[in-house]
Amino acid sequence: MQLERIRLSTLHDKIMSAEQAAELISDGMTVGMSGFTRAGEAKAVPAALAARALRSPLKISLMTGASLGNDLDKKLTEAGVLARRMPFQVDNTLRKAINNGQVMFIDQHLSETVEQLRNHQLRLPDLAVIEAVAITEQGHIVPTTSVGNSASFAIFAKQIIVEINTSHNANLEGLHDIYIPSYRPSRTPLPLVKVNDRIGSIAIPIDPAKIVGIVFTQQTDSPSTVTPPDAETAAIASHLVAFFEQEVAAGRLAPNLGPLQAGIGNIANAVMCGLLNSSFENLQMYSEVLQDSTFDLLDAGKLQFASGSSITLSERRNKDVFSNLERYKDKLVLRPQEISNHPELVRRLGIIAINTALEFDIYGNVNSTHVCGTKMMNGIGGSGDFARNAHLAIFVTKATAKNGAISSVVPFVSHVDHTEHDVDILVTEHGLADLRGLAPRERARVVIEHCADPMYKAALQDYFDRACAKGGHTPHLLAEALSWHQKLDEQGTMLA
Ligand SMILES: CC(=O)SCCNC(=O)CCNC(=O)[C@H](O)C(C)(C)COP(=O)(O)OP(=O)(O)OC[C@H]1O[C@@H](n2cnc3c(N)ncnc32)[C@H](O)[C@@H]1OP(=O)(O)O
Repeated sequence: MQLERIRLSTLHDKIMSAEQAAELISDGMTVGMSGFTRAGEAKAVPAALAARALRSPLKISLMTGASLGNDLDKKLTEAGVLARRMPFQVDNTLRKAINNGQVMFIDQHLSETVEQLRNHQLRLPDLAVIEAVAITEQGHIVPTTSVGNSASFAIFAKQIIVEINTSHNANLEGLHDIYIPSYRPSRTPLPLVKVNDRIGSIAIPIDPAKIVGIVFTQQTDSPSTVTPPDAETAAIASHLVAFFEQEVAAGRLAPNLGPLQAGIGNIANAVMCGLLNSSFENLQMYSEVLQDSTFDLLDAGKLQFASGSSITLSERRNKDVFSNLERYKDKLVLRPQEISNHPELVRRLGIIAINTALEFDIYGNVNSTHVCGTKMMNGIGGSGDFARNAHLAIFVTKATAKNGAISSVVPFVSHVDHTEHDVDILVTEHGLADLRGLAPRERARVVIEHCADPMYKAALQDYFDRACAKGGHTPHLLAEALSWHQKLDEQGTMLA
């Protein structure tokens, strides 16, 4: 059964234990591993590497697609393995190590990592560890529940360890579409014009001589942690659905809206769930993470097709989707993240990008990453790849956090991930601010009126009025602009 998954028989003698494979990783290496939003990460080898480092310390630079599941970032951090980490993470232990300066974290647009590798702006991986469902007759690697950066890591690395995960059904083969852009200066346009176009191969084309180890595992992906919509996230969804209805009525959006991208987390998932009860039909997704809501929409017949780079599901949905994959397979494709997030394609397809902000300011700048401007939460992920190039760049958030102690609408964001120039629509449970075509002073009025929480509205209005009295195209009181964050930092609340 195991050998059937390695269809190039000359590779059979490369089978080894995870512990033996982990010995192939040396101190100081740059390692590229599979894994995107807790889906499709190599599992046994990084766990064995962490165990080995506890006995005999070593440090590596680790690149992945995005976040890892199975507490691997936690284990690797606790074992002191991570010198550098990029481009995204969601782990609490790693987050602390990043914020106290132990791990150097490079928070990067997810489409850019392999482009920088391709152009030698980053050090190429010495070794790639890639989870696979099978190795083909040509020795090519068939990924599992994510593609992420796996294809380019495997192509650029000198050596490859393949982790074949037999918990995944072999029928995952055929789900992926691996396309690698050509080199500059003779790069050609990406030949994708429709969400469901297939432009590449179903496996990662590599020279099988680079495979130095094959490990078998049966460990499953970690279930996603998204919670069902609550009253606030449902309200955010209903404001967006009403806005889409108006845009369709005005002829600015097609009746099926156009391709949708939705970010990670509870709020973005709830927004997609909101489309379930809407009147829209024949929806399409061109996104990076496909969450539970994607499959709810497919089941309801609302969604025609979903393109992503990973499938990250709750425990309930995981079993149901992967044991009935044939039901979904002609409506799904998983691509490398540089293709799922490619600026050229986001602009060409006219994507509606819906991502979650930590906070935004009265003029429309968005902070997705840094609490109080200093502490890393997760990373920018793909939100910037999509927002800057989208047909509509939408950011959603609850109007307050931590039981009202934090206002998500502030005078000035404490860190800028998405500038006012990139942001079209802001939504909280209180309402939606349409910033298109508005000057900064006009924007501030609609943001305060529609999005701010009643607890903070008067204080925001007061700040804005006093700033306007002082003047400026984008009025600010510089000594006060970050005073809300300073108060939060010192007193644990922004409330007066
Ligand atoms: C892999 C990918 O790229 S996916 C595509 C897009 N990627 C991104 O947008 C990356 C950046 N975004 C993110 O990391 C997330 O969407 C977040 C953190 C902004 C929001 O996450 P969600 O799960 O949707 O929202 P939620 O309201 O549960 O907030 C998460 C946490 O942030 C806290 N939080 C929210 N707003 C603030 C704020 N202004 N200040 C401090 N903390 C805040 C919440 O209290 C919560 O904390 P808890 O986990 O201790 O309860």
